[in-house]
Amino acid sequence: MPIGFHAAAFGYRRRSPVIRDLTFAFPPGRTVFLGPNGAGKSTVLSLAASVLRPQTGTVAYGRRRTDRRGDLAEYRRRIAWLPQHIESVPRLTAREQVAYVGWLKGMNRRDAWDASLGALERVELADMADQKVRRMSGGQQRRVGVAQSLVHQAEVLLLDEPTAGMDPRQRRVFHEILGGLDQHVLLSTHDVADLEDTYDHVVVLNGGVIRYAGAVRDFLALAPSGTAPGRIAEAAYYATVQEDAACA
Ligand SMILES: Nc1ncnc2c1ncn2[C@@H]1O[C@H](COP(=O)(O)OP(=O)(O)OP(=O)(O)O)[C@@H](O)[C@H]1O
Repeated sequence: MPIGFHAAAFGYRRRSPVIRDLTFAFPPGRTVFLGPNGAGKSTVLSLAASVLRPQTGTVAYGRRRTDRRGDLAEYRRRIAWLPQHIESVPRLTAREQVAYVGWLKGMNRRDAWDASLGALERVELADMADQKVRRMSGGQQRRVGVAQSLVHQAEVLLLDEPTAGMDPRQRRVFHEILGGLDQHVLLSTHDVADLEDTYDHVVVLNGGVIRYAGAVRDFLALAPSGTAPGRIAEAAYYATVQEDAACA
């Protein structure tokens, strides 16, 4: 990528920081971001998206820092962000909402409008382009969110649980989209199936601290020997998280 955190600290409330002193460069390529509920994944992704600013320390993409006002527009043009909870703009159709995000990210209106249909086609929602987002199901809204993150050709995609609520077919479509992307991707999920086919790197966060960062193959090797083939990723994940429990 890399989006780099340097000595970054952030908490929603004083005296309860979510991250305390995070120095870490997310790797280039496709990275899956794992960790238990409340680990701080969404917070870290929001900081990386510049939606939140660190209270101390910095978050940067190349030379551009989220704490410098002059850098923000360019930073945001290069980075796409799918939050965990999508805000639908009242009364907008799927196509209007996707085009609106393209425009917010610096595209001209015509290009954003043209690109919006292609982005909706990729998530198999072209036939619902004229429907109001508010009236769509949770999984359909999630797919509109994925289309929003694809519309403006960002260099980095930050995706917070993009497949939550998607049915199995749409999860497969999403994984095909992911496989065809040439952008850097940082994606949080609780779904550890197909890690080897989909991602280059694994990062595990717990208690606001990076507990593991490495190649998918090295991560999977953390599973105890004798683990059933279908449970290797899960066992590797527990190995990283249980070490935390042992250290606590
Ligand atoms: N808006 C908020 N106001 C106050 N505290 C918050 C807020 N959002 C998150 N937190 C707290 O920050 C901590 C980290 O939450 P975060 O959502 O980043 O975790 P997560 O790893 O993304 O969890 P999950 O897997 O459940 O989505 C949790 O203790 C949570 O309660």
